[in-house]
Amino acid sequence: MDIQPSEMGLVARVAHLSKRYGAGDHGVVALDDVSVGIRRGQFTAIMGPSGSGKSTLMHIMAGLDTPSDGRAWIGDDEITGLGDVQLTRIRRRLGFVFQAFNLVPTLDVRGNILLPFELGGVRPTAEDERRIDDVIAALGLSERVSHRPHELSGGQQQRVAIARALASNPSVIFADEPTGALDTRTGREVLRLLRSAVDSSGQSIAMVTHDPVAASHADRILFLADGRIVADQGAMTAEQISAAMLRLESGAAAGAAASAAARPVSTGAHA
Ligand SMILES: Nc1ncnc2c1ncn2[C@@H]1O[C@H](COP(=O)(O)OP(=O)(O)OP(=O)(O)O)[C@@H](O)[C@H]1O
Repeated sequence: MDIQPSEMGLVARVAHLSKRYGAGDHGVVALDDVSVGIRRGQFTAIMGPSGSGKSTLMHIMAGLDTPSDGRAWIGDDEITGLGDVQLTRIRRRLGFVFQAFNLVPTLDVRGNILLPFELGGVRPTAEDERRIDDVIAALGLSERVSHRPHELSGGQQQRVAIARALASNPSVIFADEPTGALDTRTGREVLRLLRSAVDSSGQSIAMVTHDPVAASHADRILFLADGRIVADQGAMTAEQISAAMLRLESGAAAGAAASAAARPVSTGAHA
């Protein structure tokens, strides 16, 4: 019998994943035989040049898109081939933070944070309420619970999106360029909040980013180039990440990120 992803300490996993758009000469290979797992209790950054397949990988991992080939799991549940109803149920176990915040304009802060419960037809338990109050306080939103999104700054709106993602105690949070629409200082605050969710409550996070400073908050960095994972590294400084990205963008894909980081590529870590 196969070893389950959870036994490998993984909250999400893909194996031999490929994604092609279109066919023939006009076809694009967005992902090419990618196998990787997201580890429990870690902050994982997914980096790579524009068009390298980062968003496609994250969207397939999170059940928001389907692969052309290969398999994907959330926890021990294989999501490849599931229908919409089952996928929706599995996605409720996940948290999402997007560049564009994706808040509902007609709901106040508390309403937005409780939205996953509303959509799932689930009444928050006393424990859920306690956790939500703690998250609201920790994210500095206590004074804002009855404000609507248009009454908040971009940084505050992203904090609401993070609070919403944390509210349901998800097995993993998928974040796609969460600081992309924020100024530098506000972006750093958001990254510190994500980091502290990992450090204080063992949250697992997978974050797509272009920003070397954002990726320097991660425990692990996966580098993609041309739809493949070309390096799998532990924590790196922003300078090391910038150097690795420069080398990738200049086309020296395989091993480039590793040599910039002055560490061996740990391909064995791919689960
Ligand atoms: N719906 C689609 N139809 C056709 N091609 C697509 C589609 N979505 C993505 N692609 C192509 O797949 C490749 C990977 O795209 P993806 O968005 O995953 O890259 P990315 O690394 O996230 O890029 P960026 O950093 O610019 O957002 C690109 O060449 C892109 O043009």
